[in-house]
Amino acid sequence: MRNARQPHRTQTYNATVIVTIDGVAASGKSSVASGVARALHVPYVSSGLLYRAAARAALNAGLPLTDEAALTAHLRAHPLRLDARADGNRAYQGDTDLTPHLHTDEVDDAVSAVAALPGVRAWIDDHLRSLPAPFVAEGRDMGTNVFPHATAKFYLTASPRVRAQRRVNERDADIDAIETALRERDRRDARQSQPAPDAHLIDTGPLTLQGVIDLILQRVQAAHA
Ligand SMILES: Nc1ncnc2c1ncn2[C@@H]1O[C@H](COP(=O)(O)OP(=O)(O)OP(=O)(O)O)[C@@H](O)[C@H]1O
Ligand SMILES: Nc1ccn([C@@H]2O[C@H](COP(=O)(O)O)[C@@H](O)[C@H]2O)c(=O)n1
Repeated sequence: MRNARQPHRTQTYNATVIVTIDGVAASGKSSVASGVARALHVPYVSSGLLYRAAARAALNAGLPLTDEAALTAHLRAHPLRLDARADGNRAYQGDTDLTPHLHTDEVDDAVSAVAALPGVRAWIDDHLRSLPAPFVAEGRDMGTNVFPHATAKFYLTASPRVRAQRRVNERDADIDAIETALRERDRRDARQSQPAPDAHLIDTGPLTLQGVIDLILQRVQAAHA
């Protein structure tokens, strides 16, 4: 058992520790998960990057985004691979690094349709569960479906307007268009985006990025006290 006076940064986490951070689009999952993972000296796993890679692969192959049989066959024949590190994730298909092409409006528009396919979700879930713990996993259903026995679970929220304000600096689009797109993605993702009953809900609107990270680290430490 950890000495309660030992700060988290020297804490060594056993191989079973998984922290999940779920939330809606642009709620801060990737930035928060990366900061928490760095502080805990463990990798962070971006499930969203795998779904984006699946959508990119479908677009590249010219496959219909709703053709589950074709998409799952394509993933089996040309598997994706997530390289999960504390400083960031990269998604590969074979030797091709898809990462630079995954945060685009085209992928944003395509990914929810691909993510709605049970066969694609099952393929990605299997890949995620094959990754060696400990890690911080972020997405929509990490704490509900993929890692229901996670050590600590968090669910991030913020208003669509706040999330659009945060995203406007990253995309060449006006804030109203970004907010509309976020609301639409929230609607399309609703099925897999419900918080786990045992997740800590965090409204990130009033908090800085570091404030959210610190709050999560305090709660992870408490779970190990
Ligand atoms: N609490 C916060 N306060 C201010 N800015 C934040 C906060 N959390 C995240 N951000 C910023 O908001 C932007 C979106 O964050 P991030 O990309 O981590 O969200 P996300 O939930 O992973 O998005 P997506 O679901 O689209 O992948 C980033 O520029 C990030 O630095
Ligand atoms: N666990 C997850 C993660 C993501 N998705 C789908 O992927 C899209 C992109 O995710 P980001 O975290 O990069 O925004 C997201 O909009 C979902 O459609 C998912 O279904 N489950």
